[in-house]
Amino acid sequence: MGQDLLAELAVGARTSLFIGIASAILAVFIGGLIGVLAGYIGGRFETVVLRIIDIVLTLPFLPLMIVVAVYMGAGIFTLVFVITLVMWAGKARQIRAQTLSIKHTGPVLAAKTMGASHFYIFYKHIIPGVVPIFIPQFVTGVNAAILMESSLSFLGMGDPLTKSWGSILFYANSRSAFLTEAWMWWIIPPGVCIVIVVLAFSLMGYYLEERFNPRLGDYSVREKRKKQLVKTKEHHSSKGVLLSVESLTVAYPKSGDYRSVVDDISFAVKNGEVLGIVGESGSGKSTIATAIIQQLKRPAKESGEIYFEGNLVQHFDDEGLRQMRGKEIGYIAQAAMNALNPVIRIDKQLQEAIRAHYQLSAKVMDERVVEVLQKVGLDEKWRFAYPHELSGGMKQRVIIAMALINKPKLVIADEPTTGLDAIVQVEIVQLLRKLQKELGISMIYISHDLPSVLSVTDRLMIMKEGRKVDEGPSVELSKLSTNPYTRVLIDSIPTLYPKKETVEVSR
Ligand SMILES: Nc1ncnc2c1ncn2[C@@H]1O[C@H](COP(=O)(O)OP(=O)(O)OP(=O)(O)O)[C@@H](O)[C@H]1O
Repeated sequence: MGQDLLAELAVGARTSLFIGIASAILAVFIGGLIGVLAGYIGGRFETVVLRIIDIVLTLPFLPLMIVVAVYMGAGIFTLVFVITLVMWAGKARQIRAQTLSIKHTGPVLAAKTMGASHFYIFYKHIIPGVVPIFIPQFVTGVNAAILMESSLSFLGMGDPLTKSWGSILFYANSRSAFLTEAWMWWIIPPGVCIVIVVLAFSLMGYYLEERFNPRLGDYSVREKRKKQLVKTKEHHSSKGVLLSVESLTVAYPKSGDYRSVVDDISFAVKNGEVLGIVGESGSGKSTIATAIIQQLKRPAKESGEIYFEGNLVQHFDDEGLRQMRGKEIGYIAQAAMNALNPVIRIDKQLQEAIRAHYQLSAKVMDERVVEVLQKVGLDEKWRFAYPHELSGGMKQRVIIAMALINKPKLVIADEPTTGLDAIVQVEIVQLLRKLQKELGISMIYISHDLPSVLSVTDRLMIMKEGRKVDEGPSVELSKLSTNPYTRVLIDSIPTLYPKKETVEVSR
């Protein structure tokens, strides 16, 4: 008795696609709901959910199916049930990760700071951010479910009364089609159908994943960003602004809540300008510096916008940030001289800073090391020394050389004279000013010591308890400011620091 294999193939398509689509919808819905709730609520609930996900992901698929099929009876709905049971956990994990990344973005932080309800945050921020990745999750889910269905049906665990591509293969196998000429008509067509559909869903899934999953580089968002960057660039470049910080707020957890350590700070640094940031210890100066280079420590929450050369740094990917740090922006961290590696020669450490961004020959790198050491007032012979052979002032000069070696456009110097004696402090301050002028770079000079800052900077921003309390051109501010806090700082100026531009750099 003959069999209409083409009709079986067509009916089989309906069953395979139904199982694939139904299982994917259920898995994405259940996984999505659990993932979003775990990511948003966090705490113990998230820990418990993550442990359950781990357990589910380690469940052996085939033995599970056999047990469930024996218990429920083989059939389409058993297949949908088992495939959903296996798939939801992976979806939940990915959607939780996406929820977490949205939960810590500026807009959500700002909404929380404004006292927005959980419903509002969910509805306005979390759901619109998460839903786009449901689409690729669904497509890749259909793909996986069709493969699972085919495998299970081929092993005889599908519905005996319904034809699917997998069950066609099962019957072909049980009637020895692999050993006769029947394989051409009985095995190849359903096999090719499975391959084509799985391949098509895979390709569609990859495309949609790239398009909608921000972690892989969102197409549309990237386009929007490009437009936004161009617009911002035009906006700032016309004013010669290199760095622009707008409404920056940084908060850290404290007593079960988040407390702002930098509160709604805005400022700009123009090309070739030196901005001083002054404030007592703990006023948030270093936090601003680390926010600019996007190296705030977890669990800091940041909101506001930071533009470097008109580009929003919060939108830079890892490579963009890496390029910015050390190449576009040189950073002299607090007490950085103590971070020099004691067992590596100075030249090697400087070359490492070059190698992070450029591929140059050993000879060219050595030339650059010599050049930069001369710039910072160190004889070239010191490049063969180890850090312990240098004095504090010399080590700090090496640190400045390291910040300058890739010719950055902006240098952030965070308390660059910490730990040095008073005379060396003056030398370092004057050296920084001289180099800044010579190289035409911009600089942010951070200090709690107003006198040292006055001699270096064009403009000053005074901070207190995370807020900006005063700002203006250094000379005017020092003479004319009526702000009581600024006046206290001005009145404490000793005479050690000479007036601007009157001291030669001693070497
Ligand atoms: N990782 C962190 N976790 C929690 N709080 C932090 C963290 N880093 C900084 N803070 C807090 O943020 C506030 C600002 O710190 P920041 O280092 O920016 O101040 P600063 O003005 O640079 O002080 P200093 O001159 O002493 O370095 C401080 O109250 C500090 O305790």
